[in-house]
Amino acid sequence: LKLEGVELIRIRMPLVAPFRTSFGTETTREILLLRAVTNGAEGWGECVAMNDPLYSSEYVDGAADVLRRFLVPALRTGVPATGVAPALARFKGHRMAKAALETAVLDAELRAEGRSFGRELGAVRERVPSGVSVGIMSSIDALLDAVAGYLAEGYLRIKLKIEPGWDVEPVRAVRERFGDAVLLQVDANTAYTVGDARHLAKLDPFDLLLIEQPLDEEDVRGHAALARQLRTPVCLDESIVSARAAADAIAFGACAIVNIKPGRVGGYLEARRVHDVCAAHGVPVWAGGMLETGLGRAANVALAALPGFTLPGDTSASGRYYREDITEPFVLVDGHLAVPSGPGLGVAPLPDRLAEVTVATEWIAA
Ligand SMILES: CSCC[C@@H](NC(=O)CCC(=O)O)C(=O)O
Ligand SMILES: [Mg+2]
Repeated sequence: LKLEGVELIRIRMPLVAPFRTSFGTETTREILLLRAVTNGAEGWGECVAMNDPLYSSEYVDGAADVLRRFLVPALRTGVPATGVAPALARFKGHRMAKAALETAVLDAELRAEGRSFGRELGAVRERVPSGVSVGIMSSIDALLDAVAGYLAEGYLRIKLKIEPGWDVEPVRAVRERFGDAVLLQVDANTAYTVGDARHLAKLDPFDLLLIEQPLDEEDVRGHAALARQLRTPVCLDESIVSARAAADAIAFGACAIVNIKPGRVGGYLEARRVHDVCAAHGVPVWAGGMLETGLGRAANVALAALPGFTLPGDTSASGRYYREDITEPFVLVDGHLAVPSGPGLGVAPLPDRLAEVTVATEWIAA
């Protein structure tokens, strides 16, 4: 396939409710979509970078700039999807921008060949169990109401955002209200230090599936030390930026479980390599989320259907975040989402809906 160019489409999607984490509160997602135009088909990619560099170093304006000046021009010679990462390797970092571009090229290639993302990645299931991520709330009562609502919708696993001052009590309250059978885990988004080990050990009695990224993303040694002091399994998110990082973290005993986010690791092909490394070490993985629209959601659901994804992921229904998605919405059925089976991502933006949320577009010739 010859890449003719990429259209950058910036959209603005208000969230159905503020989503608060240890690093800030999201009320509206500004998202960069990529539409790759090739001589065969067009393909879609979604950049998961947030507006501000708070989850990682990437942010929307930076992703647009690196795509415009470096990444799209680097594909001028025309490469297959498997050649995108090698062609971009000389540019350091910018994994979320690279992931969006690789995804758009891969989607175009698969649509042209009539093959689905799931089939390409090695999906073994036709539906995946859905978990839900619950933000930090203004009160324990508000939290319990939110969790009750999600359980009523059928979500099979609850993840609570935590931070110092909002951790043991919310977990205790959810356990006391909803019982021991509910699959429950927490995500600190790097908010603690290894000196908090004794405090975090107070979570051990609540039989959590895992504690996600308690420490700084670069503190592999600290996570290994913490893991030796907790009964709750340590899961890493921000730290795992590649298959190599996964192998290192596992070798150092820094994690027992891995959250896989294709944008964080540079694309779905690298995400499969992270899955393969974890599977080789018997480390369970699950699909993380970055509040994607139906485009990124479709790809994440396909990835979550790989054999090593043995824990429910943050693959929620579209309605968890958006009143109206830009694609046909993903809807929970018996706590699961169906893996799209059409060519490529299997979904595409609905033109009228996309136009409603588009705030800027820019054509970049390859
Ligand atoms: C704005 S917070 C995004 C990162 C966060 N993502 C979630 O909590 C899940 C979001 C989702 O359901 O897409 C994480 O660290 O895992
Ligand atoms: Mg996380």
